[in-house]
Amino acid sequence: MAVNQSDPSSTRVTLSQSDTAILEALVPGYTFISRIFLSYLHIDLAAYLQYFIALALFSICMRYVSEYLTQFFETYLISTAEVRLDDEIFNYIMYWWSRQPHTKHTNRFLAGVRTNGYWSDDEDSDHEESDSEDDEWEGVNGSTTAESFDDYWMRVINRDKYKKLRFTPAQGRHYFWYQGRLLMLDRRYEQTTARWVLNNEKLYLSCLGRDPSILHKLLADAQQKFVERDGGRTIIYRGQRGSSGSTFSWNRCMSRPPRPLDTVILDDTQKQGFLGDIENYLEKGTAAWYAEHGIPYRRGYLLSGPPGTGKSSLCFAVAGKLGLKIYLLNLSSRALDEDNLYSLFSELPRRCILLVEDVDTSEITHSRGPSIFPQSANSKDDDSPPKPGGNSSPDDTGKKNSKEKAEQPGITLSSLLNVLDGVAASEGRILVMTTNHPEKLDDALLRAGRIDMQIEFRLAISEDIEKLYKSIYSVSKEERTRQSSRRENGSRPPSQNGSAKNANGSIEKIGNGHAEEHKPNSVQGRRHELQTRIESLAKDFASLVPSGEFSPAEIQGYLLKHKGHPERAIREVAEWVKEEKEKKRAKKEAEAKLTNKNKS
Ligand SMILES: Nc1ncnc2c1ncn2[C@@H]1O[C@H](COP(=O)(O)OP(=O)(O)OP(=O)(O)O)[C@@H](O)[C@H]1O
Repeated sequence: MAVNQSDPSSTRVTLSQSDTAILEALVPGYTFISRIFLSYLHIDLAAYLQYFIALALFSICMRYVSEYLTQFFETYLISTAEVRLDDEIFNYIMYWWSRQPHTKHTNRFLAGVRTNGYWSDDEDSDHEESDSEDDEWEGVNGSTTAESFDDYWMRVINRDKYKKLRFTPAQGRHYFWYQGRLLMLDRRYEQTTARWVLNNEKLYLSCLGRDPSILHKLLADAQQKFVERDGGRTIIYRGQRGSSGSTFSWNRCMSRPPRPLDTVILDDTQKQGFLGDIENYLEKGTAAWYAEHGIPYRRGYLLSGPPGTGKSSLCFAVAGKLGLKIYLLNLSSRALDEDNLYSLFSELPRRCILLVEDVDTSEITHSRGPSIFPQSANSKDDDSPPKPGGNSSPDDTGKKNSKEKAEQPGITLSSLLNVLDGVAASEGRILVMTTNHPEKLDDALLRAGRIDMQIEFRLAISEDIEKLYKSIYSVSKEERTRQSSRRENGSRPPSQNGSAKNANGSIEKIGNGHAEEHKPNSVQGRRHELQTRIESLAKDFASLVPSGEFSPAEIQGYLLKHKGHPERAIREVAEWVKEEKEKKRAKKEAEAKLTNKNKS
């Protein structure tokens, strides 16, 4: 670089070729820009070069200093909690946030109407809504309100047109006060290249100071509010691919009101045996007892039987009674591999029901032919040493055979057996598997220690049919309570078009006990009369349906078609039985034909 001394008014700087080349490399287009400045504005950029360089160096230094200071500040003067989307705590915070008064004044928010939002608030409002619907209108029997079906339906449809608007904090930083402290919530979307990852979000909760106790308090508060909202409902989780895309995690998918155990119609010994066994397993001191005796603290059940006989219902009812969460696992998922299976099992809470429905639909659980050992009730423990002479246990056979399938995507029987009761298997969980075809299952999967109790469900026998009839037409305790509180409040008019006795004394229309007259002094007597009548009708009904031919689900389906009409259900049942038998016979014939065709 050289200064042109001949022109004192403008200190002309002449750059050497190499200087210009360096500048061009550092600031692409420099030569072109400097020429434009010189020609049109008569400004020689080279004269100001030293100032530009100083400014650039200063800004670089400032950037480093500010980064360093920010890092220092964040490390030593700020406490931060990081929350990932696939963790349930994310839902807690979103739920908590949506309930805070200050969020109403937030000027940056994410608005949405998703009905199955990841933060699950929808469930909450949904059951609030359905409860209020029930209170206002008592169903097709129309016995407790004068509102017609058309009016009711119009109201519901109009309301459903307006999906509830949901507001969550927008991406970026949000400052708010909590218990007198200024906190910050930072919502960030992380970039990812994986196509299947839709929302890779994280939340950062921060407070000033190195003491994070205020964050702990907030998180505990959010959790409490979220859990309180669930009340006595049964929560169901599903093992699904997480937000990061590759790994599986448990995602809360729904919550349902608990199903009363007595609504599941099953042999009492079996029902109580199942419940009693689980209660015994969960009892205080049982875990310690297992540990003292060197037995892994796990329990497994197999519920088997034809479709629609109540296997899932029993599991759901027991979960509701004991307040256990249900974790649903689909073994047939092709995306589920061994690592994911391990991580799902390791994430199971200590007390929960792991439900694997229709376990026979996954090929890996199928029997691999006869074992080389006779099957004994008390098969060997996992810890038992290998047999001399290369003998292998049925488990080993299962494991070896499954290795042959190792090249297939998904999991193998071997990995399933290992997570169920291998060395690294989780403790405390209750495994419930359901199947329509227990005979298809591999012996290794069913051996004692993996499956401790097997319950066989049956098609409905006369006794069950009678109970099913009564359960549809009798007045439940809850309903009686609701009706009497309504009467006490005097909020509902007496039935206009509901049930009544006809001239010959039979009950024309009964649905969920709406056949009562709403006169306080006759309520008890009428209720008793109705109950006696239903019991006698139930016997008649049971005598008309062949025992052991229909599943409870089929009978329930038929009775629901005649909801509110117990006598009509009896009148038309013979016809229904005939039709159903015919359908079953035709189906069997078609299946037999297909089998013969395949054989030939
Ligand atoms: N034993 C039963 N007692 C009361 N209700 C029953 C019974 N069996 C079936 N149902 C009713 O039938 C429907 C289906 O029942 P559920 O799903 O429990 O049957 P499942 O045996 O698990 O069937 P699948 O083998 O097809 O999964 C439910 O609505 C349930 O209320």
